[in-house]
Amino acid sequence: MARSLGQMFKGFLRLGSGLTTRTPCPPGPGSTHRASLLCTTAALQSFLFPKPRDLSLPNSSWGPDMMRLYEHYNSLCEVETEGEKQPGPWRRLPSYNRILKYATGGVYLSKIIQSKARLFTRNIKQQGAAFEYVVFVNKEEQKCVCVFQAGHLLEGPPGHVHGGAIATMIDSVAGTHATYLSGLVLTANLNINYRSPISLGSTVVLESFLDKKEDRKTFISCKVTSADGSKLHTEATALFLSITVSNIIGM
Ligand SMILES: CCCCCCCC(=O)SCCNC(=O)CCNC(=O)[C@H](O)C(C)(C)COP(=O)(O)OP(=O)(O)OC[C@H]1O[C@@H](n2cnc3c(N)ncnc32)[C@H](O)[C@@H]1OP(=O)(O)O
Repeated sequence: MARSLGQMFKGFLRLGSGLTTRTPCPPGPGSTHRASLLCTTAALQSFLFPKPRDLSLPNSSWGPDMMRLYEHYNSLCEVETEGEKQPGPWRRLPSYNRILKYATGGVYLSKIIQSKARLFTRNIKQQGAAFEYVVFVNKEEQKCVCVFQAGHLLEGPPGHVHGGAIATMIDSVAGTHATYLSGLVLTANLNINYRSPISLGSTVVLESFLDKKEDRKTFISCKVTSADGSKLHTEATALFLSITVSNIIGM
């Protein structure tokens, strides 16, 4: 690991020297050597660590149900009291196509683990083709809500969403919820009852509830309903076990 870190550091220096000569940095009036050095460093940083795209924000593929529900929960993330904006009961969780890459200090760790690794639910670039979703969490109610629009690449039975894709979303939402409540966890058990099929292209709502916590165990239940809440599509229960970082790296 130390050797790989050393190699990465050398690569970083090589890239840095290349950028110093190539990055345009307009010298303003009274610019100093220090200012231009700062400018180069900033350019270098944004080149090496580009701002990740938050994939939980709306894009042009989102349909009216997806937008309506997003706007509803998003409006509950901030409340106005006496003319001042305060955090509301809900919080939107940003989402990226890699977990470790954007975690603080996780850049090197992620490269060491696997540079080509991408989060399963976020690895199809074409907007609207697969998993379009946003997760909100309510700390007080210990509840999570996910608004999910299922794209055409998730087909199982003709015109309907694949059961594995539904399971993926349940595992992701319940897993995100368990992580939010208990830190690093792995799914130990997931039980799913499929009650009614989900049409491809439709928007559904996943609600995740904390059932109980016992030592390392976090028990979550989850249901999937239609956008207006009138139809139950899927129900699930899950057990997550708390683990340590070494559990993952030593896997
Ligand atoms: C943003 C993205 C979020 C994504 C979330 C997605 C989450 C995932 O998909 S994780 C990937 C799928 N899961 C896995 O690969 C996990 C594979 N399994 C494992 O690594 C291990 O079995 C693991 C870590 C779950 C448990 O192992 P370990 O830490 O040794 O626990 P172990 O000692 O066997 O059991 C601890 C307790 O849990 C119970 N337990 C363990 N597994 C189960 C199970 N499947 N069902 C019921 N109880 C269980 C045991 O009975 C024991 O109970 P008690 O303490 O009362 O005796």
